[in-house]
Amino acid sequence: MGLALMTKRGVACYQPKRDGKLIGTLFSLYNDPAQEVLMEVSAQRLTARRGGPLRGRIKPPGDKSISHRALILGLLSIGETAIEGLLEGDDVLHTADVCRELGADVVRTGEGCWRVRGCGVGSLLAPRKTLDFGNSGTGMRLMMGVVGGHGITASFDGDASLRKRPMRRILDPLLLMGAEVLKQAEGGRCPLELKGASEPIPIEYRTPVASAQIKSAVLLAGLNSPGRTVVIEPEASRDHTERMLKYFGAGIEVESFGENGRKISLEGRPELRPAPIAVPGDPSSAAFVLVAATIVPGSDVIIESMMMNPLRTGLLTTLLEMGADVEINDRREEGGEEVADLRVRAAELRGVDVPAGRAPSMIDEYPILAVAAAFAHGQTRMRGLNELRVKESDRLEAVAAGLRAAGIEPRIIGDDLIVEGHGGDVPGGGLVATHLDHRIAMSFLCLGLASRRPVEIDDASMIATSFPTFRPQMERLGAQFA
Ligand SMILES: O=C(O)C1=C[C@@H](OP(=O)(O)O)[C@@H](O)[C@H](O)C1
Ligand SMILES: C=C(OP(=O)(O)O)C(=O)O
Repeated sequence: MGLALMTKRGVACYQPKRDGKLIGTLFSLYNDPAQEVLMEVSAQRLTARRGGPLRGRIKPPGDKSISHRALILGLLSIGETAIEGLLEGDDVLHTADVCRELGADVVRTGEGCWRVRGCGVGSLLAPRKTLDFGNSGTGMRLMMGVVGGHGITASFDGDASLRKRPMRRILDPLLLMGAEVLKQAEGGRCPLELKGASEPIPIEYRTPVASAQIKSAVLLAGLNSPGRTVVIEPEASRDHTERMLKYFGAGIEVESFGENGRKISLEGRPELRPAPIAVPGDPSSAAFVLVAATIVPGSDVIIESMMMNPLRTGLLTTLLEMGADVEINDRREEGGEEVADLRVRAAELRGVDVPAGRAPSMIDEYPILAVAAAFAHGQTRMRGLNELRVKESDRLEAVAAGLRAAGIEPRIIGDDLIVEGHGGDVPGGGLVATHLDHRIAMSFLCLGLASRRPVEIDDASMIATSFPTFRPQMERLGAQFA
């Protein structure tokens, strides 16, 4: 999204860059040559306040994980992949740009409708510029896998949040496959430069944590390997890469491994055949509506076409245990995933103990679950949240600080977050620091819709990474933001 400003010296046309800075071109009134100017933009503060009940229907945006993968598999197929319902959030738009840089023809043909004409496994172009992923861990890590398995060299970078996130977890297996790291920031972080292996060595890799990003990076690198790549995960993480690879014709087998794990085996060098993709509604975005409708008294909302993949529905399971009033209607298949319409009515919640084993199926939903826990009667303990420390922010600390700002006293013991619920009566009233993290921003806006006093967040701009229509869609249900 651009911005044009009339200044004393001319018209400045700005494009967003990283961290609240805009880079722009000044078209001078005085015939000077156009010049690049940098401008600090004040963060977008936003306040949520309690109003009437939330009512109506809402269709969550396309799933972010599937949107990234649809573009990437489009790049790796020969022919045209048609995508409907693509999430047009900043994270995914960065992935689309990177696919273009690696040789794909990527065109938007209508709202959420995109066409990707790919180059095929083994035939990517070397990028001419740094691959910029903005705020997106998924985009960067999956593309590191793609580049790591192709004989091309690429530089990877992102915003201040992404520059703090660990990339060694991706580099480790890629090095085993023959890739080389030419440059890296301290601790294997970006900006980094990676030289991919032109003939990646097939490996068997055990992921050290349940992470779909690590698993996917290894599988995507393995696509161009002359043998069989195997990934073993201790606990099953979201399986969109495996499902989509199969759908595009790759030879891939998934077996259970141990109690909750999986073993995935992929035959290298398949010819991926493009196939049409309909992206289902993102349960991680629907999560905000689900909790807001539960905690705002009198609410009655229908969430349409939410993806019900069991590796993504941990929040729904937990809210039902807490006493949420959610009817699951019209379960059906759309685009290879099960979806359903959810009717959510306001309800009194009770605190629960959330087992660590559930974390992979709701990893991005803990900030909003913590908000639900603040409105519950009794204690909620969320166990095993170590991975929250390496998301867009340290989410464990950011959630605890946000709750404190809103008058709740959480505790962090080891990797567990403990919230003593205030029933329906949460004080609110603070200013919440969002640390370039969209999920922190949306979670505390939802808290402010039901707390006694309004809640202000310091920056709403990052919401555009995953749920660009959050504000207007929530306002249509009756949410009060200013
Ligand atoms: O593969 C994916 O699309 C994602 C995997 C998860 O990360 P991890 O793999 O680090 O758990 C999740 O937090 C992220 O939002 C999306
Ligand atoms: C962790 C998230 O995304 P990513 O890792 O892609 O930045 C998220 O969307 O909550």
